Amino acid sequence: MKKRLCELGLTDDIAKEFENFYEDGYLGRVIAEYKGLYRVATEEDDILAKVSGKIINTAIDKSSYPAVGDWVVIDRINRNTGNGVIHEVLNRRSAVSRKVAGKQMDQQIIASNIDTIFICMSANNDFNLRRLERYISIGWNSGATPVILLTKIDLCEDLYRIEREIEDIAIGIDILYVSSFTGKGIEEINKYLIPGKTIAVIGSSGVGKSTLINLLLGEERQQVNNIREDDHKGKHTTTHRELIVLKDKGIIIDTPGMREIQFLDDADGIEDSFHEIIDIAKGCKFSNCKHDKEPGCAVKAAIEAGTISKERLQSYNKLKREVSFMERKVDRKAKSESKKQLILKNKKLRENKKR
Ligand SMILES: Nc1nc2c(ncn2[C@@H]2O[C@H](COP(=O)(O)OP(=O)(O)OP(=O)(O)O)[C@@H](O)[C@H]2O)c(=O)[nH]1
Ligand SMILES: [Zn+2]
Repeated sequence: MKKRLCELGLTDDIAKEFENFYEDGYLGRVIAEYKGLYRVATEEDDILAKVSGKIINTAIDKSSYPAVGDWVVIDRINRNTGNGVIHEVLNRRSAVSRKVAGKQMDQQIIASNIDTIFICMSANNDFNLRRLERYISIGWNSGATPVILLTKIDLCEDLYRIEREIEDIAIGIDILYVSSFTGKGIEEINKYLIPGKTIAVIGSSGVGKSTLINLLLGEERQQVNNIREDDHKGKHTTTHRELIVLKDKGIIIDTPGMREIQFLDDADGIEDSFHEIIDIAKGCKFSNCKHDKEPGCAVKAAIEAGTISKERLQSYNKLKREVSFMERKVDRKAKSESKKQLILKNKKLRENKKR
């Protein structure tokens, strides 16, 4: 088998499937996704590519389009620009997907052909068993093997308690305890970094994913990750690679989608975590009560009566804001709408500054 493709994670199985498409082009792996454009690594080089008309015309939903990690059949159309067309997406051996809010519920593939999923959760105050459970189910559903990475253990005073809690819900899953600050547990992680094997990293914002990935990649990250390339206007832009091949250490997938996955997932989880507030809010005068200055607010009354704490309402509101922010982010229509508002807001800010 070809050397570079093997480094990219090619297996006999995929090579065999590709034999059916031999005449349609080269074999490659999607390493980054931009708006409607994909970066595909092939045996020879990396090619920017669009999808073929056939893929567009036969797409059932978003999941029919290529995603980072996919093996694809790609053909070069223009020798000079090097741009290509993706004709075929080979069967996914595993995939992390999420539901996307839109006109109808749509499936979007965040990353595919993953062997191991590192579920990162920090061992400090952010530790949340229920969220961890949800991540684990994402992990198992993907078809890859989940591994729990408990991060920031230098900040945890009662690791023993957390260990006991996790062991109850994480049956059959390896648990690693790490600190990127002290370097504890990093050696254990290296055991999972195997040439040709693909690892995806998921976890909430701030749990230390970037710090950890940077540590694993060492010097390589800057070199491997940032590539300069020409956009269509001939201007140089620096873009981000989402699938990174490490020397002798396998492949790491670190897509923005992986980072955002938790929010949409938490949308269902808010109700669980704040059920007492939701129960009380049923007594508010207005069904869309924000529990702020509205009259007849049962939640405010409960705070005054001392039934629930002010802090609890604050964290509830914060989480709700985050979720609606993420939902706006994925809903394309709403997205462009908020963008317009953002531009307006910035414009106003600038005008105010001038005064
Ligand atoms: N005490 C401690 N702090 C850490 C550790 N690892 C990361 N941090 C800190 O935690 C904060 C968040 O770390 P990041 O690596 O940016 O977290 P992230 O998960 O990549 O966050 P997003 O990019 O928002 O998804 C930073 O201030 C880090 O310095 C650790 O092992 N111990
Ligand atoms: Zn209210």
